[in-house]
Order: sequence, then structure tokens, then C-alpha cells
Amino acid sequence: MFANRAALAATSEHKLVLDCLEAGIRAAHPQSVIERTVSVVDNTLHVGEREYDLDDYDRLLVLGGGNAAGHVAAALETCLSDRIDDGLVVTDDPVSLSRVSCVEGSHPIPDGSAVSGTAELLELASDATTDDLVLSIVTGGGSALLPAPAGTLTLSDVQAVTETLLRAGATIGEINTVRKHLSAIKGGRLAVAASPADVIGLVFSDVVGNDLGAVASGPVSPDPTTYGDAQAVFDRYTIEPPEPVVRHLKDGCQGGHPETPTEDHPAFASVDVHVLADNGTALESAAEVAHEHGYEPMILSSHVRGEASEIAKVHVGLAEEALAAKRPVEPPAVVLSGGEATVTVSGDGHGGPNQEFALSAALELDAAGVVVGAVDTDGIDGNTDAAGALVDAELLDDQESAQAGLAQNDVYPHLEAAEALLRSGPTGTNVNDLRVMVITST
Ligand SMILES: O=C(O)C(=O)CO
Repeated sequence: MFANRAALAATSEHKLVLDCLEAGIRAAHPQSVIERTVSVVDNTLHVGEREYDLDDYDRLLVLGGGNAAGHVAAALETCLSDRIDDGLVVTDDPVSLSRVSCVEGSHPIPDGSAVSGTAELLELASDATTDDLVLSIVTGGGSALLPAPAGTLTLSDVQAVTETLLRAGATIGEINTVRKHLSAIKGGRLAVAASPADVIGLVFSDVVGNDLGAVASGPVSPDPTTYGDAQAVFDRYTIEPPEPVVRHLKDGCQGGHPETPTEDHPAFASVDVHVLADNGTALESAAEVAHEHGYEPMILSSHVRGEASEIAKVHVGLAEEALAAKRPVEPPAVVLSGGEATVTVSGDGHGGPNQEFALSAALELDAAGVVVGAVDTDGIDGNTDAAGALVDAELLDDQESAQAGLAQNDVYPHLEAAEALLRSGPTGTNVNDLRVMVITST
């Protein structure tokens, strides 16, 4: 999977980190997830523990979006073959599909092609009737890849808001509270459009804690947040959004636009949502690989969040404790963690949260026998062509310059010079960040 794997597998510890990362990503790939969780037996569709009688429906539609949506649709086409009648997904990782249209859009900043794809998707949803079953693919990246500017808002309003909030280091919950209130599809509005059809949400979660209202901004899930909450996000980060956005939110607060639908909206009576894969899927599979190699695996948490460079210091502290006091785990061990590292951008450099995590870890590490890898499981960390990086205590020749790079949010060049970048290209899935730390006593 990592194109430069051979160059990076310098020692057995480096190789183990790579094996764990690859196993985690593979376990969360739609092809293997759908194979494990969705099947059709005698015209009954099984999703997780639930069963749906396909004889009850005239048409089966597949609608959705996100980084992994094309691969999920492909896996559904394999599983449901000619039962799928129509559909459309918007993704930045397009695949060739036979029954479902695959529209390419851009991520993390939405583009015009995604806007027209999403408009077409909403039309298909609105045409659905009580005799239809909609399989709604909801995967990370869907917030950017399913843009439907509400009312008189334009794509450039939505682009500006997305860019500013990402740069400010707002949390995904905060960003999506805003996006849901500027959109005709997010925050449950796709479920409303598809009503009265039955809807099955198939979720690949890239959100810590799997908040269904946050994954891809919850197109088929109720939304408890309000226009007022969206305004409060801008206030919190002292951001002045474009004037049409200010007006839209103000009008919304005054009842000029409908609120996003809450749990008691009748549309949700015919919606079932299933989380098919999440960060835990990747962590558990990586832990199995560690165990198979004779290392004690410890899944620290799938809920780690915060500033990437600070999270790295906590991880290094944990490795030092394990080496010095054999706690909380005794080496040889593999500590695994997931969640979402963020970067508050103050410089103007090139990099991403997993690369900042890795470079910060490399700066902090002085113990031999510790190797650390971190990736965004979608294969694209930040605004770069790398998934993340693999580091150890000996990586950096010039610590001072690397430290300056970190301060400038310009970590990519340092990791590239040290030949530490992990390159996979788009992986076909997205279950958030995966970090692997191999700890061996020397
Ligand atoms: O990546 C996105 O689309 C989110 O908003 C979180 O899933």
C-alpha cells in the first residue's frame, strides 16, 4: 500500500509499524467492510443485525458522498448486483461503476462539479417514493463533497467559510454546525428530501465518537444544533464570515429559513443508520498484527483529539514510561491510538496533522527502540500528497531547523528530506487518524 514501503522498512520495528498501519487501513476498506456487514440472502438484505425484505420495494437507489463513497458503491454493486436501479455518489476518489453514477468533486474545499453532482443527487432523492429503498452512503469527506449552498448562498461563500474555519482550528463538530446551516442537504435534509422512501444510512465514520450528525455533516441524521449555534462558532473564533453568510444565519435565527430537522421530524421514522466502520475497525486490526508478531498491543484510545504536536509529546512520554517502568504496558509493545489530531495554522507551510504529530514525536524522542508512524487513513494528510510519516529518534540531522518548520506549520519539507513521508495515494477509505508506536527495550 505504501509506495515507498521498501525504503522505509529499515528495521523489524519499522516494518512492524508499516504492517500495523497497512492492516488498519485495509480492514476499513469498503470492499472488506461491506463483505463483512452487508449481504443478500433470498431477497432479504442483511445490514449488521438488521434485515430488510427487498420484495417490499420497487426500486433500490444508492445515494451518497465522501472520500470512500465510490468504493462503498462498488462494493454494494458487487453485493447487490442487478438489484440496484439507480444512484449517484460524489467523491474525490472516483471508481468505475455500472449502476450508480460516480461524480468527482474536490476535498477539503468543495468545487463546482460537486455542487452539480449534489444537485442531481437531491433530485433523485426527491423523486423517491414509499415504494423505494434508498441506501445512503455517508463517509468522511462528505461535508466538502456534498455541497448544496442553501437559499441565495453561493459556492464561494461555502468555500470561504470552510477554508477559514479549517485554518482557525475549529473542531469538526463546530465546522459542521456551521455547514449544516448553510446547506440544503446536510443536517438531515437528505433524509427529508428522500421521505417518504425508506432510507438505510451506511456510515464509514471519520469522527471521534461516531456522532452521526457530524459524519459528513449528517445528511440522513437529525440535527440538534441551531442557526444560533452556527453564529456562536464564528463569534468563538472571532471570524467575520462573508456578508451573505451573516445574513443567512441571521434570517435563520429569525425564522426566515427552516431549522435543520430534529429527531421528532416524521422523515426519521423511516431512516435506519448503521455505522459499518470506524476508527476502532482500524485499531483492532492493527492490534491483531502486533499480537501476531509477539508484541503486546495496547489500544490507547480511538478518541484522541487536540493539537497534533502536543498529542505527540504525550505519546512519547508514554513510550518513555513503558521503557523505564514497564507501565502502562511492558515492552516489547505496540501502542495504538486513533482519533483526530488538529493543527491550528499560524504559519504558511506545507504539511498535515499526522506529519506534525510525527515530526513533533521525532523531536521529542531520544530513546532508541521506539518507532512511530501516523497516517490519515484516507491517504491524504492535510494539503499534501503524503498519508503521514514514520519516524524514530535518529531521524533528524538538524533539530533546530525541524523545530522552526514545526513552528511554521511547514513540516513536509523536513520529513521529505529525511525520507520519512508515507505515500499511499487515496486509500479508498476514511476512518480518521491511525498512530502506531512500537516500543522495544534495547
Ligand atoms: O469529513 C467530513 O466530511 C466531515 O465533516 C466529517 O465526516
